[in-house]
Amino acid sequence: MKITGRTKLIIIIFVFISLFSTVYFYISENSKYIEMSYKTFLNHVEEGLIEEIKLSNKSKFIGKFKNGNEFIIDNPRKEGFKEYLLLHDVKVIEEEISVLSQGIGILGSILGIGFLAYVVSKNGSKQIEKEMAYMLEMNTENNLSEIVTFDDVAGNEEAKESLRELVDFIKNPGKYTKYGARLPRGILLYGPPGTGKTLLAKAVAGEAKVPFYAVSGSDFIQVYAGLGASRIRELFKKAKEHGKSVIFIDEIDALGKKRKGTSSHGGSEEGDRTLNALLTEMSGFKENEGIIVMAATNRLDTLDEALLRPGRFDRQIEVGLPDVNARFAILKLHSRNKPLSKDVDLQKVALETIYFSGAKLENLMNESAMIAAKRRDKYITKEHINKAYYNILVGEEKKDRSSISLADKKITAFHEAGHALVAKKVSTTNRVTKVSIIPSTKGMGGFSLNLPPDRMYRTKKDIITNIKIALGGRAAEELIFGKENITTGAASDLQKATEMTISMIGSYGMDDEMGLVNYDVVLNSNLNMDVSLMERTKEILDNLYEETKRVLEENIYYLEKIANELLEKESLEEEEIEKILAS
Ligand SMILES: Nc1ncnc2c1ncn2[C@@H]1O[C@H](COP(=O)(O)OP(=O)(O)OP(=O)(O)O)[C@@H](O)[C@H]1O
Ligand SMILES: [Zn+2]
Repeated sequence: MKITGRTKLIIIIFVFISLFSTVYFYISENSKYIEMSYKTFLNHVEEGLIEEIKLSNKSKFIGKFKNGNEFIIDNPRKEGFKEYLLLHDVKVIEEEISVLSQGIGILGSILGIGFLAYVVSKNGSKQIEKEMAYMLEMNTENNLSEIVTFDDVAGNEEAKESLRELVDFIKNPGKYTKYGARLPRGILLYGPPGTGKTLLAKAVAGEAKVPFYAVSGSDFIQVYAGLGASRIRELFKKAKEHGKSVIFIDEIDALGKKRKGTSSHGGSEEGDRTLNALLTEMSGFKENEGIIVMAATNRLDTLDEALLRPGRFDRQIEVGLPDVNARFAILKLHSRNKPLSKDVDLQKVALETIYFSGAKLENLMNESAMIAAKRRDKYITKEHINKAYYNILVGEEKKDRSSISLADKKITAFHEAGHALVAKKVSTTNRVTKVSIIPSTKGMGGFSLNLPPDRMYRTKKDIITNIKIALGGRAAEELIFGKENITTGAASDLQKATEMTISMIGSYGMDDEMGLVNYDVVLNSNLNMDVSLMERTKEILDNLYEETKRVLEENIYYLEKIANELLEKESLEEEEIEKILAS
């Protein structure tokens, strides 16, 4: 149970009051009396010194000497005690007041605790009420006045394309179910922060003209036990009552962290419970209901696999950082309502904002507007934008990639151009669908996407081709910048190349020298392993690296052309690459 600061204070006060009342009555009763042992008391009774006794059922009771002094003794709780006193001429008063005074202490405690319980429960239900109210509020995001459409999202063309299909699913589920097509249930958007994932989800709802219900995974971490799960159920209930809708769960990684080892580790228990409720609800609605669950995360790799299984978030869409064209589009979009001076060249701003996310570009334009407003200038000028740009970069940690140096950019461009060119030159069936120097979410640096032809078996030649493609990045670096200036950027390429080489000769029996021996078996059977596998791997890799370098040398014109165009445009599509190669 969550206890607020105010409640804590009230608890302390009441514990104090009830303790105090008990202690007070105890002390005030006892301090003014003469303490006396029972035996002495009996002597005094025999001697006729005692005037009266106030009998009670307390552990101690009090009496009065004939001289007026009062005393206190232990209650012997003996049958016939009263008669004994009466026989010795002692006045006996059955004390009601004493019971009462003792009772007050207890009563105080009871009242205190009772009141306290009341306050806590009242407060608790207030908290629950608040959270329930929050849940209801989620609807209000679906305000008609702020309907988002795909026009409000610039760039992200691939993501928008696959989401357009989804909009059609929501609008006409019948069209698809008629053919027995299964509607997607969960769509996961992943990518760096601020790239427009939330915006895209809202746009899906806006385009399909259905309500948008949004929650964030992090909201569920600190709630009353069980409330997270009931909130999820409530959310789905509401969506179902409405019919078609988009449910959006931001930061889903907060709920569905990969569990390490046993199930109780990793992620909170409450997170687990909430996640289970979510999965249950997701499998609970019918496919043609037109309810789509969308979720977003910055970290696909930390997600619990249970979330990615078929029937759950089985559609994953990458939402990456914008390239220069997308940045230009985003900048244009966010200066729609702003008075820009004629000296502002947004194309140039786009060129200078490599590694900026959409949110950061929006921030840049907003900051520029603020500066202009503060100075009461008529227009937002180049100078304002420069100042804002500087403010944003300074306000960020140095490691942020937006301040990456031109030298790094150049290295990345040649490295990626190397991969792409080798892919195209060593095999005619390879396609390179995209090269980019914008980091993908999966790795640092840029990336080069090559599609090997789809076949069930891989030949030795295929494997050698892939090894050469992997080595192409490092080979280009060496060729252009010299042996001394090769970088750490090739680490994962080398890992891949080594793995492929070892399996080629050690598992697939594709090397004459190593023969058909499977070295996994040799390793497992404790036979003495010689170093020949290692030596042969090195020999093959070295040879393939030399061959790769030769390919690049022969095509250095294209290497430079691709790299330079990458530096300018940051990413190249398949047609653009083909065009360069045809020149
Ligand atoms: N592609 C884009 N086009 C236009 N505006 C964008 C784009 N990407 C981001 N923005 C701007 O950045 C803001 C924040 O984007 P959004 O919240 O959708 O990012 P996100 O990917 O969900 O981020 P996070 O991972 O931090 O939740 C948007 O409201 C919008 O103003
Ligand atoms: Zn590489």
